[in-house]
Amino acid sequence: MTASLQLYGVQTPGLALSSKRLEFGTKTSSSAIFRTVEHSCRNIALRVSCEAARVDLIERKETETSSLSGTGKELTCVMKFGGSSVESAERMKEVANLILSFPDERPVIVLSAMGKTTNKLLKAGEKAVTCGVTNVESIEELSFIKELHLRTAHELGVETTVIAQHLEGLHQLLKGISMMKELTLRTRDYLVSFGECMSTRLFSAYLNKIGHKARQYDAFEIGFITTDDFTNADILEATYPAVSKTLLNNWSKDKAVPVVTGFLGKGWRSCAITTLGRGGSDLTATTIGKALGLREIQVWKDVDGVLTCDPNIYSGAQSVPYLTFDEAAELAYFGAQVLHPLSMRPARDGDIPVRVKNSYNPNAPGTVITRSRDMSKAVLTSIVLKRNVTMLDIASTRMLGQYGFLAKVFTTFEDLGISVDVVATSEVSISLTLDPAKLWGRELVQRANELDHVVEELEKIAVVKLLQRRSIISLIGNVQKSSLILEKVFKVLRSNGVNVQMISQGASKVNISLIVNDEEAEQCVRALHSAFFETSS
Ligand SMILES: Nc1ncnc2c1ncn2[C@@H]1O[C@H](COP(=O)(O)OP(=O)(O)O)[C@@H](O)[C@H]1O
Ligand SMILES: N[C@@H](CC(=O)OP(=O)(O)O)C(=O)O
Repeated sequence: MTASLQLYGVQTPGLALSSKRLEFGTKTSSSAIFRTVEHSCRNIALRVSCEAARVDLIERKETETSSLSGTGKELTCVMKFGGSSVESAERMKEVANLILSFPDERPVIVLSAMGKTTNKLLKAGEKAVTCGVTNVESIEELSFIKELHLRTAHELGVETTVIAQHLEGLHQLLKGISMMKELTLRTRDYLVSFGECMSTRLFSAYLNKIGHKARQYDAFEIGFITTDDFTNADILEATYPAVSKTLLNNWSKDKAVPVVTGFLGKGWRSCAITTLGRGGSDLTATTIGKALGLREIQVWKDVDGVLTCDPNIYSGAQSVPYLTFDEAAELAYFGAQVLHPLSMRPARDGDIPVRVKNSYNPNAPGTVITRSRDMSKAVLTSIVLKRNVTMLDIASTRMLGQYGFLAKVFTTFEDLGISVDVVATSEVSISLTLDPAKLWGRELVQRANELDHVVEELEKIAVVKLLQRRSIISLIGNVQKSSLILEKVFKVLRSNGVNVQMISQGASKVNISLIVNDEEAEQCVRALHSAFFETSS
């Protein structure tokens, strides 16, 4: 006896429906079904929602979405507010006023956890591992989180019942962690999810209280389907039609402003809560923008848009009015905290402009990110610093002309699952940096072992030098003017007595990367900023 599933999808939005029938034995495990479904549906946008041991396939009906348009009441944009924008009741009230000050917009709201709640939750989890069950009550961070959310409810004038269950659930979870004396990546994601679950409930209740009808949504319940890479999950294609269906269907029946948790998803295999990596609410926002085909995605921060450098390094950083998706993606990937590294992908795919604005200074124009911009006058756009990078100098032990050397080097990294950031090569030697986000996210011991292992493997074919505590300074801008940029860069660095250890010009044509010692990096950024943005020549 067999069970069969009919899959429906579209190759590209708007094109003809394609469908596929799959047959499984009734004893086939759910994970085997998921694997087959995933394989069969590559590049087919499908509504697949995963529940414990169940695959739910929902037929895509093109008419569903189109029947919602033309009413003049469609959702128009996404407005994402980060932790700094919703850190207190006062800030939430200001954000509500800000939303109401755009009466022509019908936004989907995406919120992060309040202020530094995510950090506090992680700290509480770490303390719970060692403190003993009877001491969980006195974890300082738990008291802080409880007090912050209860006070916020009181100050907003909403019932504390909207968050009571979550506060109790959090307490129980921390007790569980302390009993198990273990905090797995999966539990870590469940733990931090309390932040976004509570901020959205409070905010939505407040909007309703002031007469602006709103409805709270947990992203993991409305189709945010991700890989099972806990703490760093990636959004799967099936998310787009699923999220679109839920939000648009509900909106067509009831015009309540959707308030969605940022940062969270549901692992497609595990069905457990996942997170999209730190700062992941930006990615939630752009995913919703693409899923619903909205006019604009706004990400509201505590700075006047994307700046010419990290304001924590140099307070004179200026706001950048225009960026392309490629520039913004490169900037985020190379460490500018202001945007999540993957957040530009859905916006670029859907060709939806992203506006980065300041919720503390709404009148500032901010930064508009689009597919293209006038580059004729552009030289340097922004300077980004990534610290604590590991660099490897690898020289082949064979003679010049040895083919396959580079392939062997990269196979080693692939086999060990380590990603590489910046590369400079000759035929017999290669210098590269290792992605600190991937490497440093792991436990200290595991990290050291992995580095040893990399060196050990590479030493079979090369002489390897491991150089730690380096920084990548990425110059994002018009690489068509690279000679001009480099001339200025080397003049500045020479006058500051800094030796560049490696240089790489990305094929993306928007980024030149320089590797310097960690101790020299901030001073370099300040000197480069002064030369490029504060002097006329
Ligand atoms: N190039 C840059 N432009 C703007 N902000 C930057 C840049 N580099 C680092 N930052 C930092 O990013 C912060 C905003 O990002 P984030 O804290 O993730 O915002 P939110 O939590 O509001 O989404 C700023 O407060 C600033 O300190
Ligand atoms: N709260 C999560 C997700 C997020 O996006 O936050 P923020 O928008 O405040 O950077 C974090 O701190 O990582």
